[in-house]
Amino acid sequence: MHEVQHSGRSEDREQGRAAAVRAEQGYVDLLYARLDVLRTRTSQSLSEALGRGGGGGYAIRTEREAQAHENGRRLAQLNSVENGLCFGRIDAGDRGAAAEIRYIGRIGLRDEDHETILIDWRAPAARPFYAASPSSPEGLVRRRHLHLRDRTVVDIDDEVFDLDGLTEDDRRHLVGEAALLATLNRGRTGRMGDIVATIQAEQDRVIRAALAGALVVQGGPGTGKTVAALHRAAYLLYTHRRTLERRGVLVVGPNPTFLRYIGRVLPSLGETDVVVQTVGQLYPGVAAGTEDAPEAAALKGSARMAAVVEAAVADRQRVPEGDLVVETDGTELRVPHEICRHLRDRARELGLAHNRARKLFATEMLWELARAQDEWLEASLRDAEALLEEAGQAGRAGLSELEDPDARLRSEDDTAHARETLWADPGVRAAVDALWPLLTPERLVGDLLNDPGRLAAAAAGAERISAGQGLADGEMRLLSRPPGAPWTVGDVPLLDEAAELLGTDGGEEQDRDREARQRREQAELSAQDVVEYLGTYETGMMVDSAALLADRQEESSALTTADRAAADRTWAYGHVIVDEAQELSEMAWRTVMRRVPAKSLTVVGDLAQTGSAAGARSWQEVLEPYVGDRLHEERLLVNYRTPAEIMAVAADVLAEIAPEQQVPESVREGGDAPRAVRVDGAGGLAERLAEVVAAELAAIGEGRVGVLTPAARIAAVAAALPDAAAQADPTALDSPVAVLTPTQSKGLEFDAVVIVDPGGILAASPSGGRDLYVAVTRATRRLTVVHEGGLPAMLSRLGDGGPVPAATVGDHG
Ligand SMILES: Nc1ncnc2c1ncn2[C@@H]1O[C@H](COP(=O)(O)OP(=O)(O)OP(=O)(O)O)[C@@H](O)[C@H]1O
Repeated sequence: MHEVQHSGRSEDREQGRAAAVRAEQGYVDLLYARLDVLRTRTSQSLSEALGRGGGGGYAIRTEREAQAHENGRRLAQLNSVENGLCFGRIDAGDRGAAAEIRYIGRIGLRDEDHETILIDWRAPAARPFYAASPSSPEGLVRRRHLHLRDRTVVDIDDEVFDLDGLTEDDRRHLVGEAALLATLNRGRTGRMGDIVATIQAEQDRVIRAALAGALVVQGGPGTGKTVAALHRAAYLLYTHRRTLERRGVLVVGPNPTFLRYIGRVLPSLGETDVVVQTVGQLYPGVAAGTEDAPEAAALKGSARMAAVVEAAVADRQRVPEGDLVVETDGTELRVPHEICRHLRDRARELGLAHNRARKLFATEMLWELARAQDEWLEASLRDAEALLEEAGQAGRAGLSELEDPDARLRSEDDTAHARETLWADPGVRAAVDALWPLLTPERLVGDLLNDPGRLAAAAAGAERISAGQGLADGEMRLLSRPPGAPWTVGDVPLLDEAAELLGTDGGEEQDRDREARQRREQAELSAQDVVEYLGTYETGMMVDSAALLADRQEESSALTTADRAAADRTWAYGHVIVDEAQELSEMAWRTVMRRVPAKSLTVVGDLAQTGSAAGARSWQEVLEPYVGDRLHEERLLVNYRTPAEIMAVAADVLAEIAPEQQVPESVREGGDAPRAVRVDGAGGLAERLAEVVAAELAAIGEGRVGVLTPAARIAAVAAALPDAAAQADPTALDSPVAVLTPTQSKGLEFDAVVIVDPGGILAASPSGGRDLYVAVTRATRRLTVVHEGGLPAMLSRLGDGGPVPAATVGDHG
């Protein structure tokens, strides 16, 4: 694409620009006026729906709730588009004919006559705005970007594909300034923004790819994988709203800080009904934040653990050493060992989940116990008869049945009743539980990891299920942990695996209570959202509090799809997006894939950034078992984050750690030269670091500094920077300076990055080189490496303590 320079005097040019801006302002005013009208109307409809109270029959109430829900959603959407409502215009048409002008914005708008006045960026008609290029202009003569501050047009930006297609007047009014670069040069706020105005053609292909199958987006750092994936979610919800509103969309990200970083993008696009979770949150009711040590994480993430969990379940389905002997009412009931084995095998053969199969096992075992009781009773009665006979009192009423030696003493009903009585006996229940207990996933996995005996039994069982799936002694030690230890991220897929194998025993009161509690919590949360957005545009409706609204929602179960999906482990999403997907272990993939039976997925990541020992080395290898050949890969090759000078340093690191991977080409260059600062002696680091960070803050003005250092040095570095946010807490990004490990910084970006102790990062784990690559590529403007002793060889481009000249990307020298 080329930018058009003005001919003529600069005065003319300014006048032309001013006239064009005025003309666009007129149109933009019309759009906002329309938006205001729609807001008022929607707000009134919502007031009416909520104000009508809870009366009426079920159908009326349900309809009213649905209306309120729809109006609420629409109002939230109308409110979310206030900033930058319209950002583009395309002029299409054949040479000579008048151009057809379309305006592109965050939502679609029609006027009172139902004429389209603004096209939603996701609509097919908006596509040329993103896809047009000089070699393939898609019928456009011009693409115009509109820059708005609040409701005022402050600038416009033109790219012309067919100069001859413009009128003389239009040509005089052309203005050129790269919209993209203007956006990229802005200081960072700690929260990712949307890019609807500047989506690039290669990203547009990703965003608008078909819903079915698995789309893999492989791209180097800063190529817009995350931002494109989020826009894709918004696009899919717009294009396939009927399916996806019902089934929901799940976005999986690496950690809570990252989720907070990206948390504003979808709401700013008017989409609030998407579930966004880390792997540690995928199992409802457990919020795992702690990571295992790398070796344990690798083992827990390995697919071998599926066999271990399976064997752990099988190990809870037992046969007694000898006969089963149960004491009840002073009587000893006995079920022979062989029968116990037979009952267990039969229950297993059903192929049901453990807790369901338990019902059958328990029922049959009670029959056996009741039979044993019958036999004991009969024996007792016969003994009594013999005694009576001896005493010459045979034929007494009530014992006449004994005249037929084969007659049953007790009817079927008696036996059924006996089973109930037996089941009520704690001794009997304990005996059944010991052989086939009702288990929760938490108990199964907890017992497995806390109890070396159980772990050894499961390991042996896994080896029997499939040779090579067992665990060596050292591996068992890696997995063992004290009772009461918090759940780790690596435990979550184990819990999910266990839940799959255990199932529920159906109709448990506990389940119902838990569900009701979760529903209530979710209702309150979503009601809070409603109250928040009504805060701005409320029109005098009666909303006392989130609790009141929650009551209403709960009553009508008008929970959003996202609320219900997030609370339900067995929910089948319509589409799942996995970000930083290279970090997911085999076990985590099993969990994710259970959430999306239709296997409609967007998987974004960068194999060169894999830090986790359990993570991916090849997309084919990871995904093929689930999606077969329904796998489509797109590559993003342009880096929108990191300037060329810093990417040259990253390229050196990449050449060492993953020479087969391509360095993305930076869209920007000419930034500040990256530098190394050497510190010496005790106390040197603390003193110099504070200076370095202060200098970086001064250099970037408004913006964020990320100080990235190995885990072992976090405390010392934080002590040297008392004003910095130094926890991997999601709010760390609100602070001008955040101290993080490279792993915690994955997916994030900062105006200035200060890497402290690069040698320590390299030495901290087997994937230290990849972590250093991640750290270097977090910078949008400036990079400083603070080191003691020599610089690692792969950073030698930085010299040893002084600023270095800029170099071109791809030069690995
Ligand atoms: N078309 C675009 N217009 C404006 N900004 C963009 C565009 N594409 C990407 N960016 C910006 O570039 C930066 C990097 O994008 P993003 O975080 O999505 O990259 P990524 O590929 O996920 O990176 P990483 O692998 O390092 O996590 C973000 O600030 C994003 O907003």
